[in-house]
Amino acid sequence: MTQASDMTAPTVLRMEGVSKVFAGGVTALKDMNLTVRQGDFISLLGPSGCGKSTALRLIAGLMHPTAGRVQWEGSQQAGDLGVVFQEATLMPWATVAKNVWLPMRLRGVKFGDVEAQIHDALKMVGLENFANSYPRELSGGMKMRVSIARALVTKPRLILMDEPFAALDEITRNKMNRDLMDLQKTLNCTVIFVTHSVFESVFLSNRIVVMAPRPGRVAHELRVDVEGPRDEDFRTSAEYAALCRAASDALSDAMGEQA
Ligand SMILES: Nc1ncnc2c1ncn2[C@@H]1O[C@H](COP(=O)(O)OP(=O)(O)OP(=O)(O)O)[C@@H](O)[C@H]1O
Repeated sequence: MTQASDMTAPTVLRMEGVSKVFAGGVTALKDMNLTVRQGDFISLLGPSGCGKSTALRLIAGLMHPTAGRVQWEGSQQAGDLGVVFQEATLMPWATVAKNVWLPMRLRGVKFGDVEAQIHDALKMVGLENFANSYPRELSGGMKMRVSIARALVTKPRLILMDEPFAALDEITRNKMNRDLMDLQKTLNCTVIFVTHSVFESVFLSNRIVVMAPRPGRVAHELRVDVEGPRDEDFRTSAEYAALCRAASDALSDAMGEQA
């Protein structure tokens, strides 16, 4: 099985000359261009303050660009976008299944009408037996799985993930990385993933967009075209080490560009 960039895949969205200047004059993002294709797993990699979260919020439509535009291919439907944040942000008073229902509930869909869909989403993240549990009964990794199920339940065209595994211990994080990789391959979904971690970005992505701060901007883009499965053997391979080195060099270069 390969995980390579497919330049012929249909476009999901384009960022064209997107800039964001906040009141007070901070240029959080300057002239970002990005074409996102079906099946891409794109990591936005960069130091604190380089505009990664701003780029995600602009793509999510949670704020508007000061210049440029974010253009979806085809008309955008409700449920086209799934978002996973660093915190699982679950409702403590609701069961796992009711938490996963949230994006549909907000659109007025009844629980009983989508119970099977909710069960499928929970199955995808390995939590089908926890539908009636409450968040307090779950580990940090399981809470994050619920958050991922909630993002997947509408079968979105694009999933945005903002450092979803940053708060997890390393073993859980590695397991979540492997499971996310498998899920992404199975569903052929499109993901934009914010991370500070070179290792995580190389393990997961077919494209790494390296960003630089002040002003936030794209400094480099690396392709990670890997033949063979991304498993623990890949994580300990010379190929992985070389790719991490290349991403690390690109990151150092981007940070050096601040001066
Ligand atoms: N609402 C806001 N008002 C003013 N400035 C902001 C606002 N949001 C972000 N910024 C500034 O814009 C810049 C980019 O912020 P952003 O959160 O996008 O960076 P980031 O790369 O996601 O950082 P981190 O990795 O720490 O989350 C920073 O200098 C930040 O202080």
